[in-house]
Amino acid sequence: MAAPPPSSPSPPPAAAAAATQQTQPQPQPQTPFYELVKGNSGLEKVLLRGTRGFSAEVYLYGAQVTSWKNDHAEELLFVSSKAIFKPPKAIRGGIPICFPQFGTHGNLEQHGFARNRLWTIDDNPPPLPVNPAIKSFVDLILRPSDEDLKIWPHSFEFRLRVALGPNGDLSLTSRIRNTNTDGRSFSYTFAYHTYFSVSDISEVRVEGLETMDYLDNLKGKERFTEQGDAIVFESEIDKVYLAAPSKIAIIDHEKKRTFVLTKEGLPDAVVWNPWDKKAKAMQDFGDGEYKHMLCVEPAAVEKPITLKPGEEWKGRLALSAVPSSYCSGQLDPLKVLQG
Ligand SMILES: O=P(O)(O)OC[C@H]1O[C@H](O)[C@H](O)[C@@H](O)[C@@H]1O
Repeated sequence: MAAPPPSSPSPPPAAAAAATQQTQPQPQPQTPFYELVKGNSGLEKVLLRGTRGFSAEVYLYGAQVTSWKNDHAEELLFVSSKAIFKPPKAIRGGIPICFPQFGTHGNLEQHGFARNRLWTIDDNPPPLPVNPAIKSFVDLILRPSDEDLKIWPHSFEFRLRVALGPNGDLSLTSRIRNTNTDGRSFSYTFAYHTYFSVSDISEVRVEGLETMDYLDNLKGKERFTEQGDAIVFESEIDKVYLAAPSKIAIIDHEKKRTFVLTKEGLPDAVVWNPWDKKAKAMQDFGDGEYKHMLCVEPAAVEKPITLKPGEEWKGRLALSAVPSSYCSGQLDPLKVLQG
């Protein structure tokens, strides 16, 4: 797809229209990095189209990625068939952003408010070093409203860039800046609550978290150490792995696909599957859908991040999906994680 270099973002539609009317000869319309369309319930979403048919979708509501497809148009993220696309409910699936609080680690609503606020497109973000091969991306921004300031009394700018790489890799880069003018620092916890689509949860294993310490949310956040081999799934799981490695692999034996998740600035990794009982209790989740999803969520939970006024934090997640022929031990997980 022809596109301008990443340093010159596409003009907003109104500016582009005005330019077309005034100038002679008429400028060639730029191919934007993205397209803005109406999604479910009339909510706006951004379409990112990469080479060879790779694509992604991001709702302005929650700045939530709800689709990431490979070059065979296969959906790689899970979104529930019962997901509700209506504020104030967060969309069930894709990549919700948990900020300024993960889970119940604080006094705010579960997972904070960023996932159920309307973000806007940021057409003039501060420069961010990018791979020049990336032609399809969008920048979104969230600033607190007066109502938000009542529940979390801190001024911030949260910029999110969602980018689709030339090989179909999806990356999310968050930049959070403390813009308090009263000299106060603030602290927050954070997660990219990524829902992966899997063939069958019983066919999946996660490599990279073995021997890690974790807090078990099903046991009052008590601390344990993971034993043995890779993680497999036979019942509900809700664990916060602490100081997890920067690469984690999710191996789907049946699909012969491995997701490789690379994280920066996010020490922890949450692993969640609600299993059958909790699935039934969630109104926006199908009874049997727990079999076809797994959340692995790069996060900063155990040690909140603190920013002084003027300071900025960056947290990045990169996802790739690679074919794997793992059936009975042929794949060396270390090669996936270190290769
Ligand atoms: O239902 P939600 O608020 O979206 O939360 C869904 C899940 O998110 C995380 O993975 C937490 O660790 C779980 O405890 C929680 O149940």
